[in-house]
Amino acid sequence: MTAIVVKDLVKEFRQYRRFSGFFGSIKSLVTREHTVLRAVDNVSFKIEKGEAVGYLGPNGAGKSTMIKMLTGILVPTSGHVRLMNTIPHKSRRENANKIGVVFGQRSQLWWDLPVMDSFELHKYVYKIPGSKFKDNLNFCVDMLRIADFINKPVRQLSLGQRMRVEIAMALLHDPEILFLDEPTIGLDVMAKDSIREFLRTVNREKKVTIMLTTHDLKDIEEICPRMVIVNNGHLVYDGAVTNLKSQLGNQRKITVEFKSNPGQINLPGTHLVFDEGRRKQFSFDRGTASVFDLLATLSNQYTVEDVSLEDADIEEVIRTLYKQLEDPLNTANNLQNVTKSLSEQVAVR
Ligand SMILES: Nc1ncnc2c1ncn2[C@@H]1O[C@H](COP(=O)(O)OP(=O)(O)OP(=O)(O)O)[C@@H](O)[C@H]1O
Repeated sequence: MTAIVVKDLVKEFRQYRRFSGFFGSIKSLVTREHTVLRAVDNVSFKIEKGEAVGYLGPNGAGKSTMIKMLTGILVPTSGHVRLMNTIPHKSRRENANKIGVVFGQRSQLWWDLPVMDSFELHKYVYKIPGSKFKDNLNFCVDMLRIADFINKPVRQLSLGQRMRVEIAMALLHDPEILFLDEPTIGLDVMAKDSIREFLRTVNREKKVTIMLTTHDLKDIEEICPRMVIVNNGHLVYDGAVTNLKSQLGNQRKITVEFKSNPGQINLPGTHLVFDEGRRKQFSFDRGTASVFDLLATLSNQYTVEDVSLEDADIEEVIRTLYKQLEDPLNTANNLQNVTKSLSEQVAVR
């Protein structure tokens, strides 16, 4: 079943020109000169129920605007958006029952009240039956380990504690889709890990569809097998994280541990990354060398004790993509490549 359908979606904002100085402020009010900015430009995608999708793009690409249209906060300029058969901005109450929303930079909790009071209010507003509320609360309290501070006022919580509580609250009414805008922003490594693990469990066990925006690519790698990438409002990639890695991440690294230090080695088709005597690392291009040939060459001449292979990491791949997107000469080419992959993905679905 399809959870989210977005078709030819457009959101335009009017940006008013502001003149400086006192007379300038008056002129700004009177003339109302404006330009129109397309924050979301003809975007289409579908997300199936139970999927976990990362929505990615450089600053100002239109990610938050998309999430706001999906959650019914903003009305699209044109195009279609449907969430489990409702139109978010037209049926806001019905839509609210189906979705949970977490904004990393904004709290939905009552600042001066104990956390539990915010949860009780949520129960009242969403008319959550007692037994369902209890089950969901117990699940979140156990999995997110929030028991120790559930009776503290929100303002006394650390950022990591608050985020765990925000996520718990978003799930109390059993939403079918969970939207998260930068859920791990500003958190330490341990807090990020526990939130990622929890989201994976919610997606796997409760089959909650997840769509998240993030600048932390580890969030994507650990939670979302699929990513949608936007740039300047346009969709530039929709597909598996692994596909993008194999399209753009051509560089691989091979680390070899020899029985004894073989000295300097000339391995055709590779570059030496580091040389620690017995342990050396080489990088090579998928297209110019094969792992088997490299290993055969090495083991013919030396005694190899251990070998490990690394693909390009996701940070590197996204950096490459963003650089290509910034380059006007490259953009047309790149868009063709990535949208070709998009068409393949759509054809598969
Ligand atoms: N209410 C608004 N009025 C006018 N312009 C807006 C409004 N909201 C967003 N924009 C503009 O729309 C574009 C997309 O903004 P959006 O917040 O969706 O980007 P984003 O991808 O979420 O960025 P970031 O990663 O920096 O959070 C930006 O150029 C922004 O200035």
